[in-house]
Amino acid sequence: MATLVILRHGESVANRDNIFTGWSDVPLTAKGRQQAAAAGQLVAATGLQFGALHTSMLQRAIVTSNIVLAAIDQLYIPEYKSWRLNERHYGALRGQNKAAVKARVGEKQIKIWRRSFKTVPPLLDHVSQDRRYDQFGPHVEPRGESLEMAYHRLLPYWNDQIAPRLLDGHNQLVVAHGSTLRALIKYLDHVADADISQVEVANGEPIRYDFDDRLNVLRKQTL
Ligand SMILES: O=C(O)[C@H](O)COP(=O)(O)O
Repeated sequence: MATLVILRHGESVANRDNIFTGWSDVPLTAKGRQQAAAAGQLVAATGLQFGALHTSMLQRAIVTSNIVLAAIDQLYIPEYKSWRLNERHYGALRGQNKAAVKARVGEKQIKIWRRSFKTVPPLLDHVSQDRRYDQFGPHVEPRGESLEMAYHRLLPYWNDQIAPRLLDGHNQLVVAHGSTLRALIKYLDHVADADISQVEVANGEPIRYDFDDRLNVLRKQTL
């Protein structure tokens, strides 16, 4: 039996300013750092010892994870960063103000772009060619993703890097993003495609999953 704790990063400057973010690499606000520290205290109170930390290649998640590891006095554990844990890529919506887009396209359309499983947002004309992804080959950076596409690029990471460690009995900590964690919750909780639009993950709110030795969920709890 092992435990997984998942955590969305603290408030970013884009969250504060209501901007579509996705793979844009934006920093935490002061409030976001406080949320990360508070989340760290909640995780510390569990007394859990983690075998590894998994996070994305985006600073809002990386910095949150550093703050949490310091709070739980486990800065020494292995830390893995993967583009597969990056936020869902918001395509051509990224950088745009959500309220302004809503005023332009209407509430129904923006809800579909933000919360449906299968709808792909308007795509970028070209990939950004961010050099941090060069080492993984040319097809890693998308021009935009549906939640379904993010789900399918996340799952290999779960299967190869997280699930085996849990099956070996080692607790795992995942610090990632709203939509990649919604995708993981969809997988773990068997949420139907149509129902995933109801699932929200708040900044800095740790969620704990306890598993049996075959990785069935025994208990889920928001800390
Ligand atoms: O990428 C973003 O803009 C946020 O991290 C998540 O935004 P959403 O709640 O609009 O999907």
